[in-house]
Amino acid sequence: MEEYAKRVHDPYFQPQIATSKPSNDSMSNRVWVPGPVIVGAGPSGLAVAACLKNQGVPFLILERSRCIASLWQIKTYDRLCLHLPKQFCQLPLLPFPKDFPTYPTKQQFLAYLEDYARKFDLKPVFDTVVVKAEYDGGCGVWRVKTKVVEYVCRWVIVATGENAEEVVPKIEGMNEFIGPIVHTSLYKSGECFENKKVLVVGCGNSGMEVCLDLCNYNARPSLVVRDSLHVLPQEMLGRSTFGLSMWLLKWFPVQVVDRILLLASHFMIGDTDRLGLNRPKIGPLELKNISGKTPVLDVGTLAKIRSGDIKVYRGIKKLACNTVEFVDGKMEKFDVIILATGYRSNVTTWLKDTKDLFSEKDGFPTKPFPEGWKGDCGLYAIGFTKRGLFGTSIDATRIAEDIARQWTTDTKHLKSLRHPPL
Ligand SMILES: Cc1cc2nc3c(=O)[nH]c(=O)nc-3n(C[C@H](O)[C@H](O)[C@H](O)COP(=O)(O)OP(=O)(O)OC[C@H]3O[C@@H](n4cnc5c(N)ncnc54)[C@H](O)[C@@H]3O)c2cc1C
Ligand SMILES: NC(=O)C1=CN([C@@H]2O[C@H](COP(=O)(O)OP(=O)(O)OC[C@H]3O[C@@H](n4cnc5c(N)ncnc54)[C@H](OP(=O)(O)O)[C@@H]3O)[C@@H](O)[C@H]2O)C=CC1
Ligand SMILES: O=C(O)C(=O)Cc1c[nH]c2ccccc12
Repeated sequence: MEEYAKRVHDPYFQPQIATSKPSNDSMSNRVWVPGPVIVGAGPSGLAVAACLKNQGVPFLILERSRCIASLWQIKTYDRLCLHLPKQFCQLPLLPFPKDFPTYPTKQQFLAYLEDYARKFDLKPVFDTVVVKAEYDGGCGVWRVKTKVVEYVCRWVIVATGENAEEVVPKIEGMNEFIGPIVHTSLYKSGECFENKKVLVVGCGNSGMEVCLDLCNYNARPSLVVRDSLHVLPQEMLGRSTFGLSMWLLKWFPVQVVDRILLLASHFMIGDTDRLGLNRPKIGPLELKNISGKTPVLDVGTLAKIRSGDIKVYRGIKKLACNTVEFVDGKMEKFDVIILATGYRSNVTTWLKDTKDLFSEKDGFPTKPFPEGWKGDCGLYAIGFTKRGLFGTSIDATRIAEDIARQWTTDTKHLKSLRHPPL
């Protein structure tokens, strides 16, 4: 069995590699993969695959849906644009086209990703859910199981994302509410909500932008804000707030940069506490570092709250037939509820041997950024930095270099075994 483990990454050994879904439905399918198996074909899976290709390391990408970047293709709303400038969102080895705007639209970002996959000839195996991955210590290999095939490999790269599953909170009376209750992952636009009273639960970037979209389609949105949050203007002094923050962080400690950001925000958007959006005690960048909570970048929602087009409520107590009771005792009728309650990782549901890389609690790396990309026994994580696509690019380069080093050493070793020096 030791021999198996070695042959898995032997470049001269041609194993049966699945490039499409196997027709045979029996579980006897076992496929050797000479390089890493990458789980997930979102931006992270594609980025690390491109970097591996660049280093000459083969790989196999497994994707549960039928397309690349399924989060962006299927689960996002129409008006979505990247909210950080394009230079912070491009993947390694291929810059965005020059004619793209500073904040590319969802369609432009998707076109870029399609182009990326084409350029690096990345062909994921679609419609393939990884249901289990475990380390076989005896053979020194990973066994990555889908419903019909077991892939055996030396390296596993987890690229299933921070947003793999929707968070749907349990709210008292949820079953009694007669109107639709939908998660933002199903929301496309406010078109079908004209004149409807819509309650948006959660005020991250999704909840805030969905409220604005609803206003633009003449719906009547209200927003549930249960906790404190930072709202920052998307741009300051003609520069992106994110870009400005990165630049300031080169010179000043995070607390000082936070003070500058808060001062400028106060000057530009006023006191958000007065709108029912209380600021946390910790500054926006420090909070992002500590907890991963992303500051909301305002794209016009605050003005609608200020004008009274969007009402703010503190928290939901319970739902009934067509009413919502809030924690402060207020009652209000609503036609629809949209849950902008975010996402979670699904790693703990299928990765049976986390090798201490991932926490059993939330399926995120146990070590904070910039650690947390490499575990033991050939396990890697990409796209779990809570730093968006910027974090993905950093992970991709590191992982590909690390695996390429092992790949080259092993290949040299195998060659010398085959052709012993005279
Ligand atoms: C609405 C929205 C807007 C965003 N905007 C920005 C932005 O402007 N800038 C930014 O930097 N970040 C943004 N993000 C963060 C987002 O996480 C990244 O843009 C990016 O999608 C992360 O890529 P990923 O490949 O790590 O994860 P994903 O894009 O989620 O891809 C993971 C892939 O893994 C697949 N998968 C999951 N489980 C399995 C399994 N068990 N087996 C097989 N396949 C599986 C999924 O189907 C998916 O295709 C946004 C997120 C959302 C939700
Ligand atoms: N490019 C862009 O323009 C956009 C980017 N994004 C990104 O996508 C990712 C996901 O964002 P998003 O979907 O907004 O998710 P988030 O996790 O960022 O936000 C979820 C919100 O829901 C609240 N919440 C959760 N459960 C409840 C509940 N039971 N009652 C009331 N409130 C609740 C949370 O509050 P609490 O803090 O109290 O837990 C939080 O404010 C983020 O990284 C975000 O930056 C999203 C949209 C647009
Ligand atoms: O989109 C996200 O959630 C990200 O993690 C990227 C991001 C958006 N705004 C930020 C502010 C500080 C650090 C990262 C981000």
